[in-house]
Amino acid sequence: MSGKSLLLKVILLGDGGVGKSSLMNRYVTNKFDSQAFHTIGVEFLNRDLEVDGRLVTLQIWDTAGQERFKSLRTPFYRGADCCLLTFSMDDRQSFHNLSSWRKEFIFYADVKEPEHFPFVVLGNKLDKEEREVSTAEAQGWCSDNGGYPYLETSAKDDTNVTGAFEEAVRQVLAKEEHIDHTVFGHTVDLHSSDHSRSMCC
Ligand SMILES: Nc1nc2c(ncn2[C@@H]2O[C@H](COP(=O)(O)OP(=O)(O)OP(=O)(O)O)[C@@H](O)[C@H]2O)c(=O)[nH]1
Ligand SMILES: [Mg+2]
Repeated sequence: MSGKSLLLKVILLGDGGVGKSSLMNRYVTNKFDSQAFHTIGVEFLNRDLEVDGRLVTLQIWDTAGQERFKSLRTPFYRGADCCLLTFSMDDRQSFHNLSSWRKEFIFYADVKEPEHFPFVVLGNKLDKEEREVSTAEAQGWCSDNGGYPYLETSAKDDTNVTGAFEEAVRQVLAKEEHIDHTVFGHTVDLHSSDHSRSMCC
């Protein structure tokens, strides 16, 4: 295992209520809140992990999906290494809106080569009985739009949550050179007592 830690920024996008904050909180704090409040602006949490022998510090940016918060979230898209496009399986509209989220990200992050940018698609709330989007349909959208990996998750049951964030890291490692992101040793303190930040313009 390399002693150098790679700092990667991943961003969660998707309609309000699909479970972006719940996925981040499940992954970083292993907690789930069935009465979660809508996010206002953006928040981020860090977690260290090891993927294929590489030590990575994942900086997860969670955004507010509601339309009225668009101007608060878009300034934080720049510099993202991976974008997790999230929908909820019990909400067909949130699946249809994936194209708009992708477009919004590409525009505000100023992605130069969208066809090479690592997107990962997450269908969340796998635990729910009622389902409005089939696996085949979601996989079809992913292959038609750039061959994105697709994972079905449940923040509630902790299904595939770790796998989703690890897949994001794998996509970045596969597609990019990382020299600029390398943090030597542990001189940058990403683990201060309050390792989360909330931001709002
Ligand atoms: N059953 C179930 N409920 C979930 C799951 N993930 C999130 N929820 C619930 O769905 C609601 C919305 O979750 P959030 O994580 O706040 O959604 P969000 O995408 O962050 O929403 P915004 O902050 O408004 O963009 C909350 O009541 C969560 O408890 C899941 O995997 N299964
Ligand atoms: Mg939220």
